[in-house]
Amino acid sequence: MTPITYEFIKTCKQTGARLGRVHTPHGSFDTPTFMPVGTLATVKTMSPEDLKEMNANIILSNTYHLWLRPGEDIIKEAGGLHKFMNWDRTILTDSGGFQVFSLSDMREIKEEGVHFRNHLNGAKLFLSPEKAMQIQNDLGSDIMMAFDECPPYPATYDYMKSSVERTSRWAERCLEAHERKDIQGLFGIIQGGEYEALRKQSAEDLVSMNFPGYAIGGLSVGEPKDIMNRVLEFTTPLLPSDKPRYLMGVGSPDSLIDGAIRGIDMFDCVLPTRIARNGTCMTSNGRLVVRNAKYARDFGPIDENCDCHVCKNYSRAYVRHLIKCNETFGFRLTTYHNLHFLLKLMEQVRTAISEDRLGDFKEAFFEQYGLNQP
Ligand SMILES: Nc1nc2cc3nc(NCCc4ccc(C(=O)O)cc4)[nH]c3cc2c(=O)[nH]1
Ligand SMILES: [Zn+2]
Repeated sequence: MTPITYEFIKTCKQTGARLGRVHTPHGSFDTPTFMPVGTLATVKTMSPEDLKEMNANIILSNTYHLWLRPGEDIIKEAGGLHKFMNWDRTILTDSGGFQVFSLSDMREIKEEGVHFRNHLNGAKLFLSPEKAMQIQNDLGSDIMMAFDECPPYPATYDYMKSSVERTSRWAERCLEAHERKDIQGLFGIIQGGEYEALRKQSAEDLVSMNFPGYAIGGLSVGEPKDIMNRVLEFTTPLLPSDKPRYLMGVGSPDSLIDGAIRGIDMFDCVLPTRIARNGTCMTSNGRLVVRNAKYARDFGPIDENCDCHVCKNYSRAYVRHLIKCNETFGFRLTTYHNLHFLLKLMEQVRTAISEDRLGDFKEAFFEQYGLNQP
């Protein structure tokens, strides 16, 4: 019995986006959905209570980071990541593939795995499909990601082809090493860059391995938005319609809407939480850099169309003051609002799908957010 099941509900007649529900050992969540990122076993400055209050039902954490600090052995001893961080809803862990390539230098990719340096102290490390699976198994995440290579953008066709073939072999090895198929789901990650033939090859390889869900990797790595959209248009149809589809590393409002329209069910990104910590907020009228001097005497809410407790109880002037003084509470306020904004956006996307009007919603949202229609 697979621990992760996808319940298809309906397709938006206007766009082809789909409404669904994913069932996991730690609860279910409606899709399309956004996953707040909790890299080091915390969504920075948010408590589990904050996350529940804003209706977050799944969060992401990172194999690579938790392996380095505190070590998966300590988390295993604590009873697993859910217990360790007091989060009893769903957890997805990324496999380390991307983190190794984005954080570490001196990496050497071999068939057996990747040799690289610890980005904290320079010590030599080795990560393989088997090691990535052992770490995730010890963390006890509900959804584990296969260990893959996320090639840089741009990459040559030849490089990408050999990378895709190795990532498929690594996916096979992850399945072999998967000890708890009864309680932990494992998603395959489709690579292939901007090349349709390679995305097809990667999808065929991984779909034949019968994973309970699939991620589209290798995107949101600096490619133009139209390339991402094109890759989605020819990749999502290659994936089974009865399993979740997860677009990795995507988190701007426009990309979430455009991804949902192209059949994506799950998204994650550090963007909302990272920009919050440098005083930038997402609002219905576009981005607002609340630390700017022009808000020093602005006693209105961050977003007058937002119903979150931050917008109900605190002013731009107060939030700006806290951010300027580097006060932790300021980062809590901007982070809470940004996550609430994206979770609310996904709720509006789901409602628009159920009412067959996601195209209209996109137009109105882009207009108000200040995104010129492509
Ligand atoms: N295993 C695996 N994981 C991935 C994570 C990713 N994350 C991204 N993009 C994140 C882009 C990103 C990075 C930082 C900020 C910020 O600091 O705001 C925003 C966006 N692309 C990604 C691709 C992969 C992938 O193929 N394989
Ligand atoms: Zn708000």
